[in-house]
Amino acid sequence: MNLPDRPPLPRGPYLLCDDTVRPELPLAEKAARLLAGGARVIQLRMKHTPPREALAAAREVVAACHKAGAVCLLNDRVDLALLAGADGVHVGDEDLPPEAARELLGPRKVVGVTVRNAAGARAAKEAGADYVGVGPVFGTTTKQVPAPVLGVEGFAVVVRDSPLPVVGIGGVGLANIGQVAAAGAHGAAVVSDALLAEDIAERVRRLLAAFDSGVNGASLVSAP
Ligand SMILES: Cc1ncc(COP(=O)(O)OP(=O)(O)O)c(N)n1
Ligand SMILES: Cc1nc(C(=O)O)sc1CCOP(=O)(O)O
Ligand SMILES: [Mg+2]
Repeated sequence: MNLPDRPPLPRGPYLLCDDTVRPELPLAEKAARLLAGGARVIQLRMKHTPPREALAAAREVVAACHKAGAVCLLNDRVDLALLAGADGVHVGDEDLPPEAARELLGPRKVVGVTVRNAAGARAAKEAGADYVGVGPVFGTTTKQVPAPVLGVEGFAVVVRDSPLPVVGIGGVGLANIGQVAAAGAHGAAVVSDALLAEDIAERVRRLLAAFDSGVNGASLVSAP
């Protein structure tokens, strides 16, 4: 994963600090609780936050992540990533194309791309991406996803055939993150299972442990 010029994306749980879940909690507070639990990767996902508030939040969350030694990526917003000094962005079909994100960010930032299959992952690599987000692995109500649920077996095939590290997303939580890890995923993105927990920090600690124990699980898919 650690390509020339690019910061490595730590393997393991990939926590989303999201303004669509528990909107009553400030984003900086959500980030603080995720980091207190040991989060090593945070993606700041702001779908409803007005631009000036979003810029202030991005700067605050990036600073908190870097103080904690965590990687901070911005969802969608290359402009905010640049202004806030984030480590990179994650873009999907409704966002700037990955080539444009790479052009603006340069070689020293992380670019993640949403894909649905191995062909998409090959295209993302060609476009200069560092990793791909693949989902939905399981059912989710956090977002209306225009793609079928892969299931862990279908997800494992994409992991096997992807030329880039894969972060699984969609319905991932304590009950199944070990399966995502056992499928060979580089990361497992979690939104609601962490942010809706009574004790967010404790939930993150448990997610980290569950991912690590799943890493040693038997591979779900034989070599091609
Ligand atoms: C790790 C990861 N994977 C996929 C997504 C989805 O991104 P996108 O397709 O751009 O959809 P929105 O998140 O913008 O609604 C993601 N955010 N993170
Ligand atoms: C933001 C997002 N993108 C997805 C995709 O499949 O592209 S699923 C998703 C939401 C994931 O939330 P939760 O962890 O609460 O299921
Ligand atoms: Mg997007």
